[in-house]
Amino acid sequence: MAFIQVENVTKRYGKNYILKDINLEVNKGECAVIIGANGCGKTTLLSILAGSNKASSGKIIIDGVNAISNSKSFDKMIGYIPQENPLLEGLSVRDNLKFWYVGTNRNMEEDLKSGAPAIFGVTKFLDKKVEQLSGGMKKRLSICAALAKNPPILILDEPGASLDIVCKQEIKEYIERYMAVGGTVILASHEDYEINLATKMYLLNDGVLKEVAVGSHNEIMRGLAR
Ligand SMILES: Nc1ncnc2c1ncn2[C@@H]1O[C@H](COP(=O)(O)OP(=O)(O)OP(=O)(O)O)[C@@H](O)[C@H]1O
Repeated sequence: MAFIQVENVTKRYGKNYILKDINLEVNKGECAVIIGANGCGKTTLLSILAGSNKASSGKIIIDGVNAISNSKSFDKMIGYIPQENPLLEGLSVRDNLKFWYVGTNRNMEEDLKSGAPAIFGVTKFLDKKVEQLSGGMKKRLSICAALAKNPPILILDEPGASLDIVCKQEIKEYIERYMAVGGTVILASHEDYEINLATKMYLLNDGVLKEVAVGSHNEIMRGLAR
C-alpha cells in the first residue's frame, strides 16, 4: 500500500458533484502535482486531503490509517498551505509562530536560528503584526506555520501564486530539499516552475482525476483550452 492512498473520494454540494471517485497514490519522497482548469476542484480536493474539508464518501489512508475515521492523523501527518493564509492578522509574527508550535515537539527558538523561519527569512520581522506584512511575507509565514510540527506530508495550494521570483525560488528549493529527505508533497499549480517538481502528475477535469505523464501539462492544458 502507498504511503498516501486515496480511494473513491467524492465531494458533492447538494446534487452537484465536484469530485467523482478520486483515486490517488503517493509514496514517500514523491511530489504529486495536480493540474486542471480554474474551478475544476483542485482546492476542494487538497482541502479534503488535508482534513480541513469533509469528503462526501471514500477513504484517505495515510501510512495505513484511514484518516477520515481517525481525524488526528490529518493533524499529525499533514502540513497544509492553503491559498488563503490561515494566520491571526492582529497578532505579531512571533505570536503566530508560538500558536503553531504549541503541542508540537519542536523547539521554536531553535527553529528561529536554523529551521524554516530562518530559511524563509521570517525572523527578520518577528515583531511586526501580520496585518502589516506583504502578501509574500504572509506566504512565507504560512509555510513556517505549516512546517512547525515537522510534518511528513506537505499539501500546497498554488504556493507561489502572485509572489516574486525570489520567493517562488525559495519555496521550490525548500520543497526539493524536503523531498530529498523523504518528505511527501501534494501540490496544485498552474505554474511551470512548480509543476516541474512533479514525480507524478494528475489532471483534474470535470471532477475526474486521471494520472498523466510527467511533463505533458502544457500540451494537456492547451488541449483543454480549445
Ligand atoms: N462551499 C461550496 N459550496 C458550493 N460549491 C462550492 C463550494 N466550494 C467550492 N465550490 C465549487 O466547487 C468547484 C471547484 O472549486 P475549487 O475552488 O475547488 O476549484 P479550483 O480548481 O481550486 O479553482 P482555481 O484553479 O480557480 O483555484 C467550483 O465550481 C466552486 O464553485
